[in-house]
Amino acid sequence: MAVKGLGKPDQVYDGSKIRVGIIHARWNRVIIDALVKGAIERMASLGVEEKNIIIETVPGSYELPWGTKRFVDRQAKLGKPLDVVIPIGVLIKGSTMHFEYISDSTTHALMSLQEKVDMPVIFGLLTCMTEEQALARAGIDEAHSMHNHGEDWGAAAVEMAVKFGK
Ligand SMILES: O=Nc1c(NC[C@H](O)[C@H](O)[C@H](O)CO)[nH]c(=O)[nH]c1=O
Repeated sequence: MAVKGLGKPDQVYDGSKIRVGIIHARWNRVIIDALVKGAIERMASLGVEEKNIIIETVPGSYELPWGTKRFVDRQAKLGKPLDVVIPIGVLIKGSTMHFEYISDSTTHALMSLQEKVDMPVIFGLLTCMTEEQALARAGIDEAHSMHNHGEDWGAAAVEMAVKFGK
């Protein structure tokens, strides 16, 4: 019996009226693109319209918190406020402590960002010890050993925006 992983949603949420921002880092781009694609496809399957998915990018995961804050503010200033935002980054452990410091600081910053932007900020940061782990969680490893985590993030975004929207 599978124990780990996301349980089934308590209902199917209608995403047809929400606006979603995806802001992604450009490090580890092949993995990023697969995660973004998975999130978009899952949201489309839940009724989110293509015109209501706005995409922005930042250089790396460390820039996600500040970039997300500015992205949300700017969409509001344009008169097209977002209902939820999905920052996406892929951190892969290297030979230094860089990975640990960025993973920890960015995670805390994204968590506390929710109160500042007053909307759900979905946690789309993959923190992997190896490239293989990251490929698997984006659903693009050779063995296709795991599903694409981007799909879970898309589903979480729709549920949080619909269930807890303003
Ligand atoms: O180092 N590895 C990574 C990384 N470093 C860059 C960092 O996020 C930032 O852009 C620069 O330090 C400039 O501020 N950014 C990632 O998204 N993934 C990594 O695996």
